[in-house]
Amino acid sequence: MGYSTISNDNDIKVCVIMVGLPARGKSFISQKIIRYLSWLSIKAKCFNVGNYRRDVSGNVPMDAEFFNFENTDNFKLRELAAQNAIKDIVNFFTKEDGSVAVFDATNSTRKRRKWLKDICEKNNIQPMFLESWSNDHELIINNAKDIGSTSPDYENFEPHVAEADFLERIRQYERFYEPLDPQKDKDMTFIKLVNIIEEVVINKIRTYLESRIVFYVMNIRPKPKYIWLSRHGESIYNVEKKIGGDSSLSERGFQYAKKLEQLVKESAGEINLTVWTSTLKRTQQTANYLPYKKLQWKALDELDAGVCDGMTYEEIEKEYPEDFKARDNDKYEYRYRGGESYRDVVIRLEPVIMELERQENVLIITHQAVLRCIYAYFMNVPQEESPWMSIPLHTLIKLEPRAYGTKVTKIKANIPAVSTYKEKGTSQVGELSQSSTKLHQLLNDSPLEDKF
Ligand SMILES: O=P(O)(O)OC[C@H]1O[C@@](CO)(OP(=O)(O)O)[C@@H](O)[C@@H]1O
Repeated sequence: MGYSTISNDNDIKVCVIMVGLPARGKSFISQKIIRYLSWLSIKAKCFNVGNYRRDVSGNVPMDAEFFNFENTDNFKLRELAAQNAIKDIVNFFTKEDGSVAVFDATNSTRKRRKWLKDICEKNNIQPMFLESWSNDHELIINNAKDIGSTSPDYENFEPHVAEADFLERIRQYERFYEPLDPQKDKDMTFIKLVNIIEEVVINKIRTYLESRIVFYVMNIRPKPKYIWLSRHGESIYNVEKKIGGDSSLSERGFQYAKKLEQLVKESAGEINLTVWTSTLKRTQQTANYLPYKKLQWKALDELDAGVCDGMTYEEIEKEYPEDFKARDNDKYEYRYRGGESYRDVVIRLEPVIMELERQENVLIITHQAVLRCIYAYFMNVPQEESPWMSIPLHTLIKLEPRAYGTKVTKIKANIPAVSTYKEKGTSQVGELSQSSTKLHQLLNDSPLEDKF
């Protein structure tokens, strides 16, 4: 059985059923919910009915006429796609022990929603409707442009033809669309977002899991933004191969701190950003020369190594051989005696992530383990891999969260620093061996540009 960090009730199964006209950001919200829950160890999966529709429709063209509700043949194909998706969702809950599924489709009529609600309830799944309602013309046009140029429906279309056809598709849906209505749908569990943040209507949210999803969704901001991540400059403990502690920067660490403003400006230009640090000396010293507003978070402090704090990995292997092995075997779950595990760090980082979702343009200066956890959230890195990622010192990482993934750019300061990376099965810190996974190498050596 999987651990659950946000709900003690492992039997609760929630199907989030998206509602909304095309180009209202439903897939964006769906993907984010899945990424967030997976990061918190909740087994969650998105079922996009568009993919099922393309599967069942063979060679039928996916132009706006396909979405004409009065074209009965095509309507039947669309119904079949929805049936296949909900079948897979039921299997996900009954056979794969899933906890949250997202049914990503327009689900634009009351009849369709009632049909889905009945199937869910028959299978002991809680249906929770999530409507993204918008009349923000600019946002809709931008989304339509994006979909016109990226959707498999428009593979062989000129972008402007695709965009025009997609706008016509929206019109087809508008003719029959029935928004969620607090009166007419008063028996349904739902959350309705009006222009994402302008107004939120919540109805009959009952369980803890549902309320966490609601809370998360309410913090999503659709505006484009950047997040910069950096470890602190090289510390005296890093040079001495000691973990934890609260040591100062080394001389090279201070050089990095002094160069950081230039690196940030090269990457960000003259924008106004906020710097978040931990409460430990090495991150404060790294932020010291930056001309931005600064904020300290206790939650950004390094993973607490408990009784091993201040020791080298070699000393830990000698003094606590069983613990050393246990950590190598399951680095995510292993909790240092009197200290923390990676899982513990993820839990304490949740408010940081929530605030990051709300903010624009933040630079976070923190520690190796904490940075791995934050990076894993944005890049959807699985738990088995995230504690083993190599995040080198003296490197600024720029994240650009986008609709379907996060773009990463790595900016090296070209100031030498020790490697603090310890590979599985050894107590040495240093360079990565050939046997390291692709992911470690990706983060250590290759440019991170354009990794989605
Ligand atoms: O989980 P592992 O790989 O041990 O990495 C975490 C360690 O990284 C270190 C460096 O070895 O971070 P930091 O440089 O921020 O001090 C240790 O303090 C910390 O215990």
